[in-house]
Amino acid sequence: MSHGWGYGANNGPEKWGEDFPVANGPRQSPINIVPKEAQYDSTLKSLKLKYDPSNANGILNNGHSFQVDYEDDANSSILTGGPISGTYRLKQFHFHWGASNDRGSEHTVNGIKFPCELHLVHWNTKYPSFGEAASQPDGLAVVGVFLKIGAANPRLQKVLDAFDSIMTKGKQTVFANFDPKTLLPGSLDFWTYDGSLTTPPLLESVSWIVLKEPISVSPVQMARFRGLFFTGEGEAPCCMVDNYRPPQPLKGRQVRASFK
Ligand SMILES: O=C1NC(=O)[C@@H](c2ccccc2)S1
Ligand SMILES: [Zn+2]
Repeated sequence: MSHGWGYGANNGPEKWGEDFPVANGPRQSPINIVPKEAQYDSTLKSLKLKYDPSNANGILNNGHSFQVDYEDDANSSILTGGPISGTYRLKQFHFHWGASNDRGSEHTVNGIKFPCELHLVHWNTKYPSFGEAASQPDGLAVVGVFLKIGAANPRLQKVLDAFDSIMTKGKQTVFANFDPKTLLPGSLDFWTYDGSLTTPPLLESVSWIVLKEPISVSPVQMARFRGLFFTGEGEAPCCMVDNYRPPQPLKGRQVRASFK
């Protein structure tokens, strides 16, 4: 790919291996989760998410998705428990979604695609920074949450209301006082496996924690995600849709379940 990576025919997931050979590595993400093949592991601890809403620090259209960034210079918004040991700090959350409601998630369940998937990205505080952690096999932990078409989700409203200020690549605006815990479903039952970033550089540093229970999103709310643009202001507009990597080979990995 002579130009930057993206999700188009010429720079999309099928081409990423040209610049990022780890794309064909042994622990790539996402994957198709087959619940019947996941092994219940009674030693998995319950997930502990403790977030300080005041750590929210802006919302940005990064040209691939949009992300809400968090202050991560203290252990005030952290993930512990689950499959991980130690303390992981929340760095940002973002979403992946489709051009229509039949696709959009990165992980699939029994081959089923959801219209959208939320990722909460955390890094291991045994390393000095996110950048350092991202290159370590136990450096990152991402909590994935499926969004399923249903009733409008009032918890998404504050995020949706910021979209008018971040329509094009590089635009950012203030986004303060938001607790991402409000985006989580009632159950914290999860599947977990060792994987990677789902975008370049595709580093194999992620402990994936995918929640079994989806949260709801309405068709109207999904249409608003699709109103964002991959492209920058003044460029030929390209709608921000289908910003998901398809499932990758499991290559012998075990998927564990925190529930029976
Ligand atoms: O879960 C993931 N989703 C993404 O877009 C990837 C990523 C890449 C860099 C930073 C944060 C996240 S990893
Ligand atoms: Zn993601």
